[in-house]
Formats: sequence, structure tokens, C-alpha cells
Amino acid sequence: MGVVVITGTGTDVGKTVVTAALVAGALGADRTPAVVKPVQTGVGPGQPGDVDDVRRLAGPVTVRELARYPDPLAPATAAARSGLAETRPAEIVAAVAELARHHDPVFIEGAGGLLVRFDSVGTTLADIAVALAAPVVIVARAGLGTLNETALTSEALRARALTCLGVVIGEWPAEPDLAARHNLVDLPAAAGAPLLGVLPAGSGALSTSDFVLRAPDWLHPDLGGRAIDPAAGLLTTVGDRR
Ligand SMILES: Nc1ncnc2c1ncn2[C@@H]1O[C@H](COP(=O)(O)OP(=O)(O)OP(=O)(O)O)[C@@H](O)[C@H]1O
Ligand SMILES: C[C@H](N)[C@H](N)CCCCCC(=O)O
Ligand SMILES: [Mg+2]
Repeated sequence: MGVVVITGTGTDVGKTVVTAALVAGALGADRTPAVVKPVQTGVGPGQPGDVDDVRRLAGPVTVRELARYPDPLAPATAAARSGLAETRPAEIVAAVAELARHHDPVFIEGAGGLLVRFDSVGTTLADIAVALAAPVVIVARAGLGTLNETALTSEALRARALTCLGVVIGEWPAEPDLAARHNLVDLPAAAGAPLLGVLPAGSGALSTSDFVLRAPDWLHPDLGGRAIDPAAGLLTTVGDRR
């Protein structure tokens, strides 16, 4: 699998929970995953960041957080306000390359969506993916509005000749509305890539043992899971429109 970039259609879409599920799948398949969060914002010193959430859900796994800025903002802005040095892309690429010597896969979780700026030069997660020639997973919302957000993200990947492995829905509601149900069918078309996972709402609050046990059922084998069609059990509810 190598290095895989986990982006999202925005912030709070479930990238961290999805990353934890990917780690659980990889550990279950006797792989040696690691997770890099190049820049963590919105978290103060000593508070748990995204990589700590990954370990809380998926269990012990090698993680690296390269920089942290407390304001809940884009990394470039949060770095500028903090007065701390911003994080250079070469530093991120080098840290990932070093981890990839002993870990497979290495997941990189961005901050917010694909084109959020990491530094004052305008470096984005897309630039990091290009530098590492890494494929990308898009984490998307379930409901109304996700088709456009996902298509925009996918188009930005294509414009950079980046490979989109597929889309994962970060939080599938217990009672999906009409838009969410149809999005199971429409998201792959919007993305030009398959739907490779659906995480149920509440999965982020599971215990480690339950999360690890269940995670493979949310993901396609291409992402280390065992669900041939992650939407299969949910698709039966789409019938009421047609
Ligand atoms: N499947 C899920 N089950 C339960 N809670 C979820 C799920 N997906 C997301 N959440 C919750 O939604 C919020 C956002 O999730 P998450 O932190 O994974 O977003 P993110 O895309 O990683 O955001 P960021 O850009 O800050 O990294 C969190 O409060 C998380 O607990
Ligand atoms: C603070 C938040 N949870 C993320 N870490 C950063 C999200 C930046 C989003 C910027 C934007 O797209 O407007
Ligand atoms: Mg996150």
C-alpha cells in the first residue's frame, strides 16, 4: 500500500476516525502501519491531538505529529498567529519517507480539506501527495452537499495527476435521509472513484476492542477491510425514489 494520503472534503468530516479504521484494518492484516499528522491545529500543549485519537481507537501504532499550533485555524494561519516556525514541506516529506522505511502503510492525515495551506508559501496537502507520489483517499460527508464537495476535491486531484483510491463516508447516520441514501450511488460518480468505506455514526466513541473488531466491516479490501461492497447493506433503503 505504501504511503496513502487521507484528505477530506473539509474539516470535521471524519478523517481521523477513518484513519483509525484504516490502521485497524492494516494491523488486522499483520501490516505495520504508521500515521503522520503533519500539522495539528486547534489543540493546546498536552491535549490529545488526532494521532492520540487514532491510538485511542485503533490501539498502539506508531504516530508522528510534526507541529502543533493552538488556534483552530488552517495551519498557515495558526502558525503565523502563534509566532512559532511554520512547517516546511521538505520536513513533512522527509518524516514520511523515514517512517516508510519501516512501516507499511504510512497514512498522512491532512488538516481540513485538500487545498488548506500549510505555510505562507501556499503549500497544501496536495503538494505533499505529489512530492511523495502518494495516492489519496477522500473522506466525505454523507448528506446533502457532499456530491459537489467531493467532485471539487476529486477534480483538484486529477488536475495534479494524483490517484484517488476512493471515497469513504466518515459518518453514516443511524437514520439516513433521502439525500444520504442516494449519495451511496451518486458519490462514486461525483468522485470518479469507488466508494470504499462507510463508517457508522458513533464509531468514534467505540472502545478500542469494539472499534478494531468492527472496522474491517466498514472498509473495502483495497483499504484493508473485508467489505466487498461497503454500501451493500445500506442500499436497500434507496428504493423509495424510483
Ligand atoms: N464515524 C464517526 N463516529 C462518531 N463520531 C464521528 C465519526 N466521524 C466523525 N465523528 C466526530 O465528528 C467530529 C469530526 O471528526 P474527525 O475529528 O475525524 O474530523 P476530521 O475530518 O479529522 O477533522 P480535522 O480537519 O480537524 O482533522 C469529531 O467530533 C468526531 O468525534
Ligand atoms: C481546527 C480544525 N479542526 C482543523 N484542524 C483545521 C481546519 C482548517 C480549515 C480551513 C478552511 O478550509 O477554511
Ligand atoms: Mg482529524
